[in-house]
Amino acid sequence: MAEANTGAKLCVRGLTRRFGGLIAVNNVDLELKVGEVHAVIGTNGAGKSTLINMLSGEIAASSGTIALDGIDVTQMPQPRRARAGIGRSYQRTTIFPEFSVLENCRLTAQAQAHPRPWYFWQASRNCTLSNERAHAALARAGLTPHLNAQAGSLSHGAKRQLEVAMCLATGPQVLLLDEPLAGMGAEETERMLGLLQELKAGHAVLLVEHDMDAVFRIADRITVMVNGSVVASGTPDEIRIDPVVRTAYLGEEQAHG
Ligand SMILES: Nc1ncnc2c1ncn2[C@@H]1O[C@H](COP(=O)(O)OP(=O)(O)OP(=O)(O)O)[C@@H](O)[C@H]1O
Repeated sequence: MAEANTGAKLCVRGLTRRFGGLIAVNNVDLELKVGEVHAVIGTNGAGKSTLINMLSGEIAASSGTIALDGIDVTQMPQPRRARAGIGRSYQRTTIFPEFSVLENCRLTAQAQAHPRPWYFWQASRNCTLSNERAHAALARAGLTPHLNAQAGSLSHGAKRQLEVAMCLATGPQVLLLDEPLAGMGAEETERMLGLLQELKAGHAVLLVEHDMDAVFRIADRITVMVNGSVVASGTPDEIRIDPVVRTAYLGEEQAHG
């Protein structure tokens, strides 16, 4: 089913997920556009990860639609959705610590370029396309100096950069980033925010993040979730003064900041 063209890369309508009697995500509308970082914020258990998992295709929606470039992808399985251009990074670290930075990136690039399982028997270093994609993604993420380092030896911040690079190596148009700043120091946070700022030029970016200072600096649009529902959506300035958000989430101190 084709969706109305809203100019959005990803258009979400009435997305809902139930776990038994619990409605984890309730009737959410959302649009992601190339050139924008769209942050989704909310207290613990608000439904942010469930929302990302539905967008990436890792869990099924109970109802509602997800359209990529006007094409309904709601029923599309995760690997096909990734190949269609929806990439994601995870809250937990998903790198192979024993492998080099380049090898980690090559593997995700190869999974994208050659989705059939038997291609994994072919050494990814022999795959020209995977090599090119991995090198390009690592360059964008600022990790070229660490190509041959063992991934497990990287600093926490560099590991998160590698996860973004691994996502970029799949050639996504939509980037779903689940708490990319978690556990980062000030310098690492600045580096990641600089990267997101660059990436948004060519991608539609969804950012789930608890670091409110970073969110209000980087986001072009913020959607606020409480108990599975969207309570507000707007520019950072609109969200800062939204009375519902002030009481439900930010608290008076942050709202005045
Ligand atoms: N697989 C599951 N089975 C049952 N309930 C679940 C499942 N996954 C999530 N939930 C519930 O759905 C609600 C939303 O959880 P979710 O993890 O999406 O919230 P969140 O906003 O990402 O929280 P956090 O910021 O802590 O990561 C919570 O009440 C959670 O307990």
